[in-house]
Amino acid sequence: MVEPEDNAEKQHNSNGWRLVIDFEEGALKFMKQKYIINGTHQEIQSLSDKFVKSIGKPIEDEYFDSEKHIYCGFCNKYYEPFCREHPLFHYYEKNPTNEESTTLTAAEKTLPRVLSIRPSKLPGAGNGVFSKIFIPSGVVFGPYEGVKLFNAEKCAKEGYTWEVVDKFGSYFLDSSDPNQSNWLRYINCTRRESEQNLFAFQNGGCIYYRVYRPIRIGGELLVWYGDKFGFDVIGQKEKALQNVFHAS
Ligand SMILES: C[S@@+](CC[C@H](N)C(=O)[O-])C[C@H]1O[C@@H](n2cnc3c(N)ncnc32)[C@H](O)[C@@H]1O
Repeated sequence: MVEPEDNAEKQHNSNGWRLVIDFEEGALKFMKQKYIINGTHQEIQSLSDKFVKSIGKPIEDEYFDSEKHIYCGFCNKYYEPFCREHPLFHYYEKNPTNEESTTLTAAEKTLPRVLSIRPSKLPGAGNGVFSKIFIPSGVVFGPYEGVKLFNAEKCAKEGYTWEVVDKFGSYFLDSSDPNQSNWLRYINCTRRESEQNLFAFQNGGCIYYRVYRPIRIGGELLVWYGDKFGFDVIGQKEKALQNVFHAS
């Protein structure tokens, strides 16, 4: 994932690569500065040639390693470290709120300022997370935080736990407690493919959510929890089933 400013050119190169939002496609793109069209593309940051060239090595399915590779749902392929055609940008805010408020949970205090938590439109789903801005595909949120458990039966609440798989086996990240987790715990599950705009993936032992379909202003962020959770989700590819949300 591109980290904010990490790969910026030290010296400004006017012909160099840029990470841009392509508003026609609603997606992030790597683009040479000379092709940027005012009004269609919004520059996010400069990138070095070396960095752009190092992105997007295709990986055969049998060599997939979640420590080093990320699956691209558009190309249906694994890449090291991620797809060059569909780049990823890690969006986070260190301390989005300086609120002293004791009414906010620790998880709520981590919510980026461009998002809000309020009652979901999904029947019976409780709260959900909504966007105050347009978010293009390729933006990555996370990592998901929670209490690390080795026994799934110890998860305090149903539907708040991701299973992380590593070479030693697997463990669970339980975000039932809003004082031991972050804002991602408030994101609800899609019921139909057409509602899904986030896609969960594991990288370097962490769970992230990438924007898979652009999110309009006022849109609810919805992730697919995986078929273990029991929702009727259609159209998912086999490779997406690297992680599953744990139902109990
Ligand atoms: C990770 S939490 C999401 C945040 C939760 N809505 C809240 O207010 O804390 C998962 C829980 O939200 C509810 N939920 C998520 N998606 C749902 C859906 N599509 N329909 C009904 N309930 C849903 C279920 O109770 C589930 O256990």
